[in-house]
Amino acid sequence: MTLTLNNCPAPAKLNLFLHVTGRRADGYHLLQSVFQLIDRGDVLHFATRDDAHIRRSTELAGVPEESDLIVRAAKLLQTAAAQKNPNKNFGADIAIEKNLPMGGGLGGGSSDAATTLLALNHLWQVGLTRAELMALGLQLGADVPFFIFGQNAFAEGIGEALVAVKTPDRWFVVIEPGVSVPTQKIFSSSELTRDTKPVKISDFSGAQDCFGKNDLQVVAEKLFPPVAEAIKWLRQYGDARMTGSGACVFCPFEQEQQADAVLATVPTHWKAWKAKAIKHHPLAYLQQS
Ligand SMILES: C[C@@](CO)(OP(=O)(O)O)[C@H](O)COP(=O)(O)OP(=O)(O)OC[C@H]1O[C@@H](n2ccc(N)nc2=O)[C@H](O)[C@@H]1O
Ligand SMILES: Nc1ncnc2c1ncn2[C@@H]1O[C@H](COP(=O)(O)OP(=O)(O)O)[C@@H](O)[C@H]1O
Repeated sequence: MTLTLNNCPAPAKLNLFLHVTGRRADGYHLLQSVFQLIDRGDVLHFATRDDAHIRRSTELAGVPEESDLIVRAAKLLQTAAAQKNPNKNFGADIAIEKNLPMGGGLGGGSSDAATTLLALNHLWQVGLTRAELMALGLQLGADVPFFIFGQNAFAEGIGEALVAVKTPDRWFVVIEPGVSVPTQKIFSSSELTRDTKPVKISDFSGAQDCFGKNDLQVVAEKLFPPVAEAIKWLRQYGDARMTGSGACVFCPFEQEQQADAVLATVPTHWKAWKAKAIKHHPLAYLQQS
């Protein structure tokens, strides 16, 4: 019997600040960041199959099926499901409406992977706990556990050590500068500073501005001039900065009307939109523990 779960949101994140505090022996960087969920993202549709095939039913330009994080997430969970229940075939057809830019620092691919793990854990009745899904997600990328965690979070480690944090209700204007930034290119730069002094979560709590800075921004601005241009333009209106490793830049506003007013003046060569801060992942209800 085919079971379906349609219109599953994969929300984007903004890194309100992102400090690089060190580097691990394996080359991965130690970070401190606050991850903020927003009400804009991709949308995924799932239908189970009983022949053990995982199929992507929509194309994703430039991303072959075998490297698509959605397909990779489904296959990872399929292995775990088969170990728990060897007599059953776990398959799925997955379609995506891609709204988030790739290489945008909005965590689109990671959020797609997290939504896939949450939805298929439910549809296939695998019964993995939230912690188990987060551990699987970490195999796909440092950002994936956050989206499974399901709440805004202060992140440490390589981004996987998470503590829930309260963030203000507000609106963001986000500009897509029209370039795709490969995360690895920013982290491997010799110009990246890796020694920002660690902060405590209590330093952030209650801060109305975005707090701190994004250490990856200096490098991205040098390598990708459109990122610098977008930040310079948006800074006229507030504490604008880059999210993640870029390319997108954002500025917070207390009122929706303020965001609308700024949006109306964004130069037409950039794609720009507004988004609202949300407190929980929209699929958090699927995961009890
Ligand atoms: C920078 C951040 C901030 O949220 O987001 P994005 O800009 O990608 O959205 C994340 O740390 C990115 O997470 P994610 O995109 O999942 O990264 P991964 O696939 O695990 O790693 C991509 C590459 O980035 C580098 N990397 C990533 C995370 C980290 N803490 N240290 C690193 O050095 C590694 O070189 C790795 O090869
Ligand atoms: N489902 C997916 N959606 C987006 N990107 C994907 C996906 N699967 C694999 N990728 C690869 O991951 C890279 C990073 O994508 P994305 O997560 O959107 O950006 P960022 O890490 O900057 O937030 C893309 O450039 C693409 O090559």
